[in-house]
Amino acid sequence: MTTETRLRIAMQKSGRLSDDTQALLKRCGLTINVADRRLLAHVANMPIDIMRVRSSDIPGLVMDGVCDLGIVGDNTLEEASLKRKLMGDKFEYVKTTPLNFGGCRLSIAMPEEFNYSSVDDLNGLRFATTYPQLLKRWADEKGINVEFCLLKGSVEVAPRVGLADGICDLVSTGATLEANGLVEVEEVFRSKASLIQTASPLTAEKQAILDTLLPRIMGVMKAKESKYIMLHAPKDKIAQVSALMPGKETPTVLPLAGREDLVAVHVVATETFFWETMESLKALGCNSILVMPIEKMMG
Ligand SMILES: Nc1ncnc2c1ncn2[C@@H]1O[C@H](COP(=O)(O)OP(=O)(O)OP(=O)(O)O)[C@@H](O)[C@H]1O
Ligand SMILES: O=P(O)(O)OC[C@H]1O[C@H](OP(=O)(O)OP(=O)(O)O)[C@H](O)[C@@H]1O
Ligand SMILES: [Mg+2]
Repeated sequence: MTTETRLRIAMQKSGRLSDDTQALLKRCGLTINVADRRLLAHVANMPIDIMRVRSSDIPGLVMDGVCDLGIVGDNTLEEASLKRKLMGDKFEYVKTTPLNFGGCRLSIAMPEEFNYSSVDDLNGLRFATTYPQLLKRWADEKGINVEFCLLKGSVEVAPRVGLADGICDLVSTGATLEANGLVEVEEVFRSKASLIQTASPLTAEKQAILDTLLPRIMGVMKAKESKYIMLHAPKDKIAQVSALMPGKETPTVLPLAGREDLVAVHVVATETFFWETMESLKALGCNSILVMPIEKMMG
């Protein structure tokens, strides 16, 4: 098979998204050997090639049609799209599906000693950032002027060394900000990873591969949030038990040998199953409550 008929997917080579991306593709049944130093890895069991690159290169590779698909953070994607539009380069893409990892926010943070009360306090200040386009768009929306200096990493150090008044960088736990004496004051952009597709139509062969891959991706994501619940419930409490299940599907109710008062209930809960729900089930008289992970789902 020539490379023309193989679907080419760009993913981050190493960093915050690479483990989750690799795990997703693996759970979709793709056999990839990324242990070696090859940057274009053939999937052994499907007509797919995986191109392992810097995440900042992924939007351009997809927008230029070098790769058919890419897995990248919305922050990187939107920044690249705005920049390419400005430069007159191709900036179109199709967001095939949002993914359930890589969640973070792009925020403005100021030194602890900065007396912040409103967005107007940021007018005319200089920010260190990797995302000048997203910062500028936000500042325009807020009606303020900001300056920026471009840093690709260790952005949090900039105010302390006099490079900038504040920063505009990614935050998830907030630990990096705290460690560097910074306080988050405004959220500029909320992000997670997405599967994106080139804007030009795929060949029939590539489309057929995507039509197989996409339901698998959806199935893996759905399975990750879903749990298979098994429990013993008082026969007269089935309706209450069923109502407690988060995102429940129709439960299966089975008789229990030698028990007239109890039944076994099996159900797929498609949302996060909390300890509190288990405690409520127990309070209804349920026992032997088992919550099990689901590996794959379809239909
Ligand atoms: N602290 C974080 N928590 C969660 N997700 C994050 C965090 N930092 C970054 N991300 C997400 O992961 C993506 C990749 O971040 P990472 O730091 O691994 O690479 P990078 O330095 O931004 O890019 P490159 O791969 O081009 O070197 C970011 O674009 C963002 O979407
Ligand atoms: O809120 P936190 O959980 O502390 O995460 C935020 C940090 O994570 C990212 O950097 P990363 O660790 O990816 O380093 P990098 O600058 O080398 O990309 C981001 O640029 C912040 O510095
Ligand atoms: Mg980073």
